[in-house]
Amino acid sequence: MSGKDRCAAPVCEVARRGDEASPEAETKPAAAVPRPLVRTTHISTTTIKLYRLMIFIRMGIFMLFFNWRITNAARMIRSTDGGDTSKTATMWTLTIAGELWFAFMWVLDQLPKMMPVRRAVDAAALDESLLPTMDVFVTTADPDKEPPLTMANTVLSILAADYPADKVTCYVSDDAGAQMTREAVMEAARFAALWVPFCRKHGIEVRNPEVYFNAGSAGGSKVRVVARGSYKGTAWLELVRDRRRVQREYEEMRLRINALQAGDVQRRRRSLADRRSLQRRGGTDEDHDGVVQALIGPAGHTPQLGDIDGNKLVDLTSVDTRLPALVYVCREKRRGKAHQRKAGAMNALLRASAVLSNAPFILNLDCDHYVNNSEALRASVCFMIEHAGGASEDAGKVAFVQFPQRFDGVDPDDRYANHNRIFFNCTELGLDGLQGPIYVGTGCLFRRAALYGVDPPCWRPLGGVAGDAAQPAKFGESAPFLASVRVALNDHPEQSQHSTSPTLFLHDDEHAIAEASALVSCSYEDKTAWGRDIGWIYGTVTEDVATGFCMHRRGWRSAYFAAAPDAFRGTAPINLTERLHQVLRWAAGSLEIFFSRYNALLAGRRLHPIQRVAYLNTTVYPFTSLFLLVYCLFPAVPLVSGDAATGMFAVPPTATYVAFLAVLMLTLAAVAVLETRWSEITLGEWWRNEQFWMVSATSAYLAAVAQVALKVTAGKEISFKLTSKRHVTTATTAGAVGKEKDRYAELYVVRWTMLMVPTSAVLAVNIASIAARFAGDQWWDAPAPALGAAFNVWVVVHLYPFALGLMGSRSKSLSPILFLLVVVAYLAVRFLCLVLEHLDGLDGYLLNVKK
Ligand SMILES: O=c1ccn([C@@H]2O[C@H](COP(=O)(O)OP(=O)(O)O[C@H]3O[C@H](CO)[C@@H](O)[C@H](O)[C@H]3O)[C@@H](O)[C@H]2O)c(=O)[nH]1
Ligand SMILES: [Mn+2]
Repeated sequence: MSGKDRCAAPVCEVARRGDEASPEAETKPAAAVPRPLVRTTHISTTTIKLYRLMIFIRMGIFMLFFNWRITNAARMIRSTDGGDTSKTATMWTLTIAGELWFAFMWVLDQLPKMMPVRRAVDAAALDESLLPTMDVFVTTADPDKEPPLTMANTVLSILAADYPADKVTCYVSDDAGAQMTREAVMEAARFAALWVPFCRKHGIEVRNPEVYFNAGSAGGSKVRVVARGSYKGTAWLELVRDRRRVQREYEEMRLRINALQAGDVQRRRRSLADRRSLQRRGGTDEDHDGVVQALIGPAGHTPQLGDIDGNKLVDLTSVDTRLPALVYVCREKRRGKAHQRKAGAMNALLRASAVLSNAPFILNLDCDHYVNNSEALRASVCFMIEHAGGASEDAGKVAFVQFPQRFDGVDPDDRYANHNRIFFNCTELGLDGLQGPIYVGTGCLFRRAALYGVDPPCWRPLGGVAGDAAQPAKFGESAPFLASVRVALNDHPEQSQHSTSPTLFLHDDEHAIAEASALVSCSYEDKTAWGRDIGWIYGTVTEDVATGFCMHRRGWRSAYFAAAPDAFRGTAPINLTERLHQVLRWAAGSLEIFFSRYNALLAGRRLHPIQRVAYLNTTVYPFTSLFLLVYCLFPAVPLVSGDAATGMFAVPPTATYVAFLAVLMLTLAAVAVLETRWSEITLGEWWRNEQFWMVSATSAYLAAVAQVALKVTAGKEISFKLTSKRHVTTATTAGAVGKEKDRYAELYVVRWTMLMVPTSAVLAVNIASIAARFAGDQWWDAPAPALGAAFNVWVVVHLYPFALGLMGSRSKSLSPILFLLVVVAYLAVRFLCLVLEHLDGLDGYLLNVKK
């Protein structure tokens, strides 16, 4: 089924990516006979050298600064007389501690970025017959927040991906146990029989039908419809005809799935009145039986050309019509029994798939993350297997290959930094140059053996067979499962032919399905090592970071590949409330890891030193909120006490201090500019990240610290609040303008949450402080008015996106409102000052009256 019979080779630039991405990178002389599958180039341009230098310079300046600051503070404290000494000492200690923390976090953040690499993959050099089998896991948990149509499209994009049909098995995990989800997967399975051959016949790109059919419409993501120029003869006309027919079929499927959803809402409304009907439906999302059902059986090994009668819609006589296998899995859940959220679902899939297909590699996708580049599966495998001796140097050591998360439907300004450019375009590239990127939950190919908690080959005792590890005490009692584990651990997919052996057990249908069902029961993991040393890790809502960490700690490495076009794409929350809750979950999960046995400081020697720094960084960053909040609320002190001399800049800044501040700011800017240069992101994107850092640090991070404090002290568990996924493309017939408006409607919805309180307070205090500086003349007598005002402005510009968020749709006509607000704030403060000024007089007046 490979590229042979495709009329056009439309989009995959995987092979060419490296050359165009880093023109300045050193080009090594062409290797001898076997073409390497993956080429790794250290980005070593002048920019990156300057960048590294600048980081060291700034670290040096920090040292000088703190040296000066501490000696200075000591002198001040000594020179303070009497009872004030302890007050002065406390103030100085707190200030310097805060500054030290900020500097420390900056260093933790920058260190892992200093040795970035880029990867280029030559998927064409891959020997077709050596392609290993692959299991794809898709998780969905709530049909309301995660539309079944989105999930169905993801499944279709996987089934249609460019990979031998007999070597892929797709598993859909339905954590809600919803009839509707199951039926939606069935609909997808039915439509796949037409969609997949259609994609193969015409080399369709993107293979997510919803995205493909809406590619031309307004605001659609940058999807390229196959260009006419690449077609010879009649194929183009045929595509147009086929496309129309397939689209009609798709529309029908879409309507059916949406009808399912509408019907379900009604059913549930009724069932609220009648509890028994709820039970008849097979339980609730927190309490239901386990189900494993093969919806599409395994494909044969020989291509099956379509026949003319078989499908009257499209002529498939020249196309292989085989489909990858598709399995619906719903693990058993019982009330009062911890289900361990996504990690629990993934582990259930890991076991069920072991007795059904037992592929050596597992691709993990969230239900909204579809395959955007049909070559993505092939490309990811290139990092894992060795190829005729000419492999990527450490293919055997790679536990997982992470792809960046890219999103559709984010507003053009990316107001809430959904794209996370710094993380995906800088940090992960840098980590790839060390021990490998951090696992971020989706778009990641795993080595099954690594998930079973064994050491990488290079750390195994000589001659030691990893297969010994398959003990019932760790893996549970199922004999067929243990047998499959032994196979997985002894198999060396990167070296031998074994890996190409297709599904192991799937042909023995009924028996295998029964066994798989037993493996997804909720008591299977009792008294085993699941979630602790095996599989996805429990005990944190960011199971991804912890799971990747466990592998790095054992000495595995990982790889990062930013394919072009993007390998996978998903949706992101563009509503402020939704986004803050997502950031809160990440921050809380990170702190959970910090306070667990997965703390990076406790890891052994196999963890790369800078990798340790990176993990430390990803697990302590929420603490920043404590310092930041104090700093940002400081301007309130003089406002409340009416005493300008108690403010943050109470001590007149010396020339040295101002000079230090200036140099620190300048070097910060220099590092930022150099960083955006080598990573090819824009300064605007960098700035968005900065802004959103302050927004989340004053809101979500703070809440995370509180949640984790409650967990550590009172054992209160942290919940996994699912992120809502919207339909990215809306196939309405409205005009382009109307569509544009609808598309980002979510952005302007204001839903108040407690998380917004501290940030609002910070914003109000700093605006008021600015206004006060203009209003009351006495404020200018404060020791450092200009510095204070600059600080206020600095805070306010950071919180600008947050202010927009609070204003909802009014933010579209913002400037007049903002102006009005400033005027109102000014008048309010002016009035307050007036009242305060005359209070003394008033007191006297009142006294006189009394007399
Ligand atoms: O009990 C649960 C909860 C979640 N999920 C699935 O987990 C995925 C991630 O949920 P989402 O709300 O989309 O999380 P994001 O905010 O997008 O999450 C990022 O960060 C999470 C960790 O906090 C990772 O689990 C995700 O994979 C990663 O995309 C979805 O497919 C869910 O269906 C389950 O299967 N069972
Ligand atoms: Mn998501």
